[in-house]
Amino acid sequence: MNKKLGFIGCGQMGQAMIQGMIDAGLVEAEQIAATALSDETIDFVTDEYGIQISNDNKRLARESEILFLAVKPYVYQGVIQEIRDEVPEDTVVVTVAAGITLDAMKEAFGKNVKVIRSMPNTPSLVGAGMSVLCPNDFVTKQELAEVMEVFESFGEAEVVEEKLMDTVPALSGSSPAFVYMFIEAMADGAVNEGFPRDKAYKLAAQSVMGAAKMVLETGRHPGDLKDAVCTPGGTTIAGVTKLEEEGFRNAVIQTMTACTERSRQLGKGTK
Ligand SMILES: NC(=O)C1=CN([C@@H]2O[C@H](COP(=O)(O)OP(=O)(O)OC[C@H]3O[C@@H](n4cnc5c(N)ncnc54)[C@H](OP(=O)(O)O)[C@@H]3O)[C@@H](O)[C@H]2O)C=CC1
Ligand SMILES: O=C(O)[C@@H]1CCC=N1
Repeated sequence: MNKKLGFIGCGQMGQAMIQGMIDAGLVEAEQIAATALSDETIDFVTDEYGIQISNDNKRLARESEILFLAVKPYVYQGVIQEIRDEVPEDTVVVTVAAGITLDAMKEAFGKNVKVIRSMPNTPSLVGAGMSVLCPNDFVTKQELAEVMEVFESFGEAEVVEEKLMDTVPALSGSSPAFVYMFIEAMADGAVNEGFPRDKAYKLAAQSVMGAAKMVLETGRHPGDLKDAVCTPGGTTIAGVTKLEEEGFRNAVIQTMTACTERSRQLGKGTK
């Protein structure tokens, strides 16, 4: 990839993507530039990643061929007002934000701009990201393929219709946090039984990773894989019974709904 990539905003998500694409060898650090607000972030990112970083959004917008907006949703309006006259016609703008729609981008820019709405996740930092993209009508196949190449450098990437984008945080953008809670709770339970904490995290995390790989690589139904672990009268079915009693599945389903609804609210500008 020989494009100049720009990140307006370089916090948790921006840094995860940058580290992921540098580690993958997709780009050299010199091809990436970014902006942030604080000197603290600017100094940290300079030392940690060796990319160019400043607080000059206008210049970054002028000089980037693919421009990622990795700021919080409520910062979008202000940033777009600042950069809208600077973005070259053939630059592809990639939103990295829950809720921000393609229509909202058109309205904020006040003109037709090439936009791809994206929702990555922080495991991109270790090359295990899951990103979902949705282009507007002005993005060519070739441009979408180039942006896909960026996201695929640090994990898997899928394209979906925009009506599905508000559910993506629930499934992949936010869900790492839910899985961390699950791992932490498993470890707490094991520590309560006298297990050392560091080993508890390792056993829980490796098992979550292994189970995920089984779903992805065997193609078997998750329920079938679950059944294969349940020895009649054994330990697993005792645990499954307890999870059902405590409403585990329903808690997860309601979580997906709450997360989707929050994405829709963010899209309407609700703080
Ligand atoms: N965190 C996650 O797991 C995921 C986040 N996202 C999306 O990514 C976006 C960013 O989230 P996240 O990285 O977590 O947030 P962070 O707060 O970690 O990062 C936001 C960055 O934006 C910078 N910033 C704020 N205002 C401006 C401005 N006016 N001009 C330039 N830079 C600015 C901040 O600078 P400074 O550091 O100096 O404050 C910071 O570097 C959000 O829209 C979120 O929805 C999507 C998927 C997953
Ligand atoms: O919590 C959020 O709103 C962002 C979007 C997905 C993950 N973090």
